[in-house]
Amino acid sequence: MASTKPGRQIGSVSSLSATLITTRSTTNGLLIKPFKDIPGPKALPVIGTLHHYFITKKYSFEDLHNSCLSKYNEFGPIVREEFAPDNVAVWLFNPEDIQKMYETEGKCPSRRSHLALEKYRLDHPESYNNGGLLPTNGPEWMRIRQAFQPLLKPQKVELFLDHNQRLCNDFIAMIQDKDNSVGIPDFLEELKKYFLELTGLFFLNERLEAIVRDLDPDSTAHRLMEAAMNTNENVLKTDNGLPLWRWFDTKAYRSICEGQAMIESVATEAIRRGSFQYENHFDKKDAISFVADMLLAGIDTTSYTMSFLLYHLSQNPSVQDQLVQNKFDDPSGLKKYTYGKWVLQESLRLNPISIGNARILPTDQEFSGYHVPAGTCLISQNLIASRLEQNFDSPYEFRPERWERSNRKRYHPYLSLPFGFGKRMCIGRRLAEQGTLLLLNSLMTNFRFEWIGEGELGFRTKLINKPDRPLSFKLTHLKAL
Ligand code: HEM
Repeated sequence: MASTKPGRQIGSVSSLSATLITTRSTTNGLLIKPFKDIPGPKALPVIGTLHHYFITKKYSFEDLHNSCLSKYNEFGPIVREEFAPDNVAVWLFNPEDIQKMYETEGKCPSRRSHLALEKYRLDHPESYNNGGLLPTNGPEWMRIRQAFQPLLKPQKVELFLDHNQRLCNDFIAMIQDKDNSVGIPDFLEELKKYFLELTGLFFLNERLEAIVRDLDPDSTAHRLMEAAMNTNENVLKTDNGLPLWRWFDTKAYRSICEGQAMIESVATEAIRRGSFQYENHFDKKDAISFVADMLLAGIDTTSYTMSFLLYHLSQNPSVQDQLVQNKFDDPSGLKKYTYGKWVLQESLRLNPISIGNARILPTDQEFSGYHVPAGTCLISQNLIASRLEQNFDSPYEFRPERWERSNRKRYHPYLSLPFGFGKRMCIGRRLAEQGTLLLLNSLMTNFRFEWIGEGELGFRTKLINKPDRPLSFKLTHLKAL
């Protein structure tokens, strides 16, 4: 089971916390305050705080990070929000509380997300055993996670290095083929092709023919990209708010069903052809949900990450120079690509694809002096915390060097956790890192990136944080400089 330690050894505090709660006092001798006293936006009967999102528009699910920042400014480092009477969340901004969230997550860490996706899959028992990795909790999550984990272990991903480099070469050839004299109107569309091809080749051992100049909108590759994006973008809409989709065929639920039906058909067909080798690992239904999960989670996460990274580079030409100096010719050079790794880490600090991570608290605990009962949904606020002056010096400056071994000690190890942490951290992390870093090296070996888009690149929360405008770059070939 993968579990990367974020910088330093963590000791368990759960027994200590339990004692503290029974004696009702914190380590500094203060009384533990009751759950209901945690500050937060006013909730109304039945609709909770939803009026702030849909009527007063004080908050927005799409502009989630700014909404979270204004809650932090108004209420402080711990905020309680009652979305609906049975849906109470606690937002954690303090790194110590975030650390405690992970330390007390239990044997089978649980999240509350992808609920409509779970419904779709449970409504189709002929194809699925469960809702898949993303929404499933408890022992069934543990069973599938343990079955799938070996397929993504670091040694397995490393064996894919040469194949991955060939995809990078194809991608560079496709970009060179384009008329770059006026720039590329939306580089995100190109990046998605590469990451879809990578996901397809890694898991299905076959090319999806996505890395082509003008991708046919009716091609399987194009339809897969659309299906993944439509599913991802409707997950947040169905997870938050009143769950009308449980009874009615709402527009958002229909999009998820259509997207899933498309992805499922590709997964089922690939399994029928024998492209996905699962033999002793699990049964055919587990295989369908695993392939579907990988196609769903592997494209937008990585291409949005690469989008923000390239944007930061376009704003920091000296970092591009440094990457050229650190370039490698053989993919095995990735191991020593330290500067490239800092660049990725710094980009993910400023622009992680999620505002934070969620856990359902398995036992009563104390956070920031408040009692929080078991069953509460905790949401760590890593994005906001990583942009606060008190946590990172000059937080809005893009400085890869802060991740140099001696510098990183200054930062709390639970502040920037873009892949999550613990038993439930991102299963695709190694593949994502390899795919982005190899592509970064190939792009920097060939091109100089210049931003020609309008204004500054921001993002909207569509479950994951998506660039808020077309990714317009001018690419100049290094040979032409
Ligand atoms: C840069 C790219 C990526 C980032 C930043 C990212 C980030 C994350 C995060 C934050 C989580 C939640 C972790 C937690 O709760 O502790 C997660 C879960 C997950 N990710 Fe990724 N991810 C990326 C790429 C990928 C890729 C390429 C795949 C698959 C091909 C993938 C598959 C998954 C799956 C299936 C889960 C759910 C795991 C579980 O619940 O057991 N991700 N990812």
